[in-house]
Amino acid sequence: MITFPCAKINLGLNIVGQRPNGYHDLETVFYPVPLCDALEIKYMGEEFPSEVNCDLKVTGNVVNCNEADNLVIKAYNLLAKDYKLPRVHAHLYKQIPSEAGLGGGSSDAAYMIRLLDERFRLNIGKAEMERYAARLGADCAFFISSEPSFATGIGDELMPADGPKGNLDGYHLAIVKPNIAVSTKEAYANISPHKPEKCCRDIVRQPIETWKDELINDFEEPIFNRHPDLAAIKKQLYQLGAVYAAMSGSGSSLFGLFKEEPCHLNTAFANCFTFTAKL
Ligand SMILES: C[C@@](CO)(OP(=O)(O)O)[C@H](O)COP(=O)(O)OP(=O)(O)OC[C@H]1O[C@@H](n2ccc(N)nc2=O)[C@H](O)[C@@H]1O
Ligand SMILES: Nc1ncnc2c1ncn2[C@@H]1O[C@H](COP(=O)(O)OP(=O)(O)O)[C@@H](O)[C@H]1O
Repeated sequence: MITFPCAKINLGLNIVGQRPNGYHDLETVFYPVPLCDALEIKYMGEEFPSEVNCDLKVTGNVVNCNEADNLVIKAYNLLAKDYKLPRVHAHLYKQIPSEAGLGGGSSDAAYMIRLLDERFRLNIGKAEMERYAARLGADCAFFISSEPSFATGIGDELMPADGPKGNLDGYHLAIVKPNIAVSTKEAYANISPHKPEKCCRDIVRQPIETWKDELINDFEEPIFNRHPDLAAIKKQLYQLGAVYAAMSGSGSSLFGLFKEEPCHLNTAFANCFTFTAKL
């Protein structure tokens, strides 16, 4: 059985507080985008000599961690504590760039939970799957439904975000990921939490033309200061005609929303990964 874990972008991201354990409370609108990995599971025969009950083959982009640390394996092992799961081979075809603020690893984890639930008829239920997912990463729960969501807490408390769906239908999305790595942990360490004047959930209900002046990703300022090339890409997206452009999550990818399909992205952003799709 095969599934296609999607990426996300953040429409606004405000870091509003910090917890005693160091984690941050945030407000953001997660929006699913059609840039996907592929994840397949197959039965592992009884005769197959394996020390583990789930092994993983990764093709496509390189994922910079051991098999045991891959979130696909962690998702299997988490469910295996509570459910009797058959042994499986997993195959991940990686297309979503890593350390991009696109949530690729989190999505793989959540889609593995969904895949195991469906394939082996575990009947876990959406709310419980979201709880399992949140144990693997702060923004994993969103990918259980992958519906536009307003997220609070550490990114794990979700409500449907009605605004952007209608607003963005028919717009063209461009994602640009330069060869710059930003660690999420480090990104959070450079933030002073504060409440925004206006909540991103309300701003995304307004016409998209107003987003440029009002919708903020709090990570941009400190990260742009250290990586001016990222600020330059955002500026270039506006020069190419974006109605709204921003960094996604803790970076390092930038995205633009366009009324018309943007042309010549590969030339404009040579040496970067680029992706376009009509929403
Ligand atoms: C910043 C966001 C915004 O959507 O996305 P990405 O840029 O990673 O895609 C998320 O909050 C990323 O969530 P996620 O990627 O699941 O983070 P985790 O792996 O759980 O945490 C990595 C590290 O980030 C910090 N962290 C994470 C989430 C949070 N609400 N507060 C934090 O302080 C912690 O130091 C943690 O050890
Ligand atoms: N299936 C996976 N895909 C990508 N990264 C993974 C995966 N499993 C574990 N990781 C680890 O998680 C780290 C961050 O995940 P990633 O999805 O790239 O972050 P981001 O949400 O910032 O884009 C990676 O650098 C990698 O070490």
